[in-house]
Amino acid sequence: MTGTDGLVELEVTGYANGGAGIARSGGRVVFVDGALPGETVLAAITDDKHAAYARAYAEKIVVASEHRVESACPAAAAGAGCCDLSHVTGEHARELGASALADVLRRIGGFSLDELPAPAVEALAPESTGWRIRTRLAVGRDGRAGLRGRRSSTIITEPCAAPVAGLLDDVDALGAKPGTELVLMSGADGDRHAGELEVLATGGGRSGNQRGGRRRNAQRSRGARSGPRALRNLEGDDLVTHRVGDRSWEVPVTGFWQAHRNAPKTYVDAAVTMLAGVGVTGRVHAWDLYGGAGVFTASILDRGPAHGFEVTGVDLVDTDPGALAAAEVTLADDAVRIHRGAVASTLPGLEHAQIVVSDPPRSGSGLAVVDAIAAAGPDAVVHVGCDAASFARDLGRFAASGYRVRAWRAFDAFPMTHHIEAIAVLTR
Ligand SMILES: C[S@@+](CC[C@H](N)C(=O)[O-])C[C@H]1O[C@@H](n2cnc3c(N)ncnc32)[C@H](O)[C@@H]1O
Repeated sequence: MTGTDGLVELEVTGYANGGAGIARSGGRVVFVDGALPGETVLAAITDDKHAAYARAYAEKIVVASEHRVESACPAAAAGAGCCDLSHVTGEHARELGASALADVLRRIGGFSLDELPAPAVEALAPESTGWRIRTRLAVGRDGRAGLRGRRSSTIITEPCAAPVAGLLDDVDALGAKPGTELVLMSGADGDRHAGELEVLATGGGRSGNQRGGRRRNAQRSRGARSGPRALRNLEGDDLVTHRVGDRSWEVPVTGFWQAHRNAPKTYVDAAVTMLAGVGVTGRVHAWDLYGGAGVFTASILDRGPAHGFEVTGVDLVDTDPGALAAAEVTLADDAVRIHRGAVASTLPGLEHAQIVVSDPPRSGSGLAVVDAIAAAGPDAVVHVGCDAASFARDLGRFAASGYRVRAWRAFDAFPMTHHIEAIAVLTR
């Protein structure tokens, strides 16, 4: 479907969850990365293998959207895979996010948005840059650290505009060895902590056909990145102090903590207020599933009474040893049982809960876990999602199991990207 010089002219008429513009060509839908609704672009086709759709990248903008701006992120402008909406005003990026969320809630979740309108996407800070408190950079053969390219493994050394001030200052002087990963985290006081993570050998053997071999290597590589790896401290401490309200946590530089500096407080405020708003009262037991270091746990314990409910105990479940070690210290004097393990296998043994907070990673809880939560019959569920499609799928499953969405909010928690965070409170 390519025209002269390998590019095809496309009129972009819509926006898809995932950040691409939607165009049509030769009877197929084309998802065009880097293009906005209302634009005409010259695009390079990047994936032409499917009967129903193709993927493309906007190489030249012929007619620009009124919402297009100069990219605010030097790394993204140079081809890094970080800020895929850095060329859009913050306000319009939030409008696009809200439209994508409404679309998947209707299409995947099966919600009638006439009855319950999808939420507008709220900003977490006035500006779209300088929000990210943690990042990981690849270190090239020349010892320079940077983000990976959008469509290649090239290391882009131009700075990303998302990290908080100072996080990326003079990173090459930290001395991370070539071929490692540089892990950076900023603490509550704005201090920087840095470590070098070894990259495990992934084995390059090719077995079977080349395609299968490549897939297996990618899997090994993913497994190696997620497995335990040696960390060498380069600056600051191994443990980073984070604060929410009156509590503080000491989280390892590789442990889970929300990426946006304003996210933890905003999310827990939203959750506690919405729980009170749906009439949760009295003494209740809670589960904090995918609870990380226990930010939701602390908040509902500390702030429930001011909102008319008292949490008498919490079962906190997560798989991240670093975040859980922080939880053990911060919540040592509270009625909290900490479970290190997968939610799916841990959930059947937990004490009955009236409130369940569920804040899974991007892939969502999945249907089996949603079914297990619903079968346990809590009075209220706070379900959190950082991927609109899996959030909509999980929410639809809760609805099919007899839970009704009573309130929901959405946040621009990853500014300059297509990702949004959504929080819903459901009751039976
Ligand atoms: C989006 S984070 C939320 C963490 C926490 N609620 C917070 O706000 O800081 C998702 C968490 O799920 C954990 N996780 C991922 N898969 C899991 C699983 N199958 N079972 C339990 N926890 C899991 C991760 O370690 C991570 O801490």
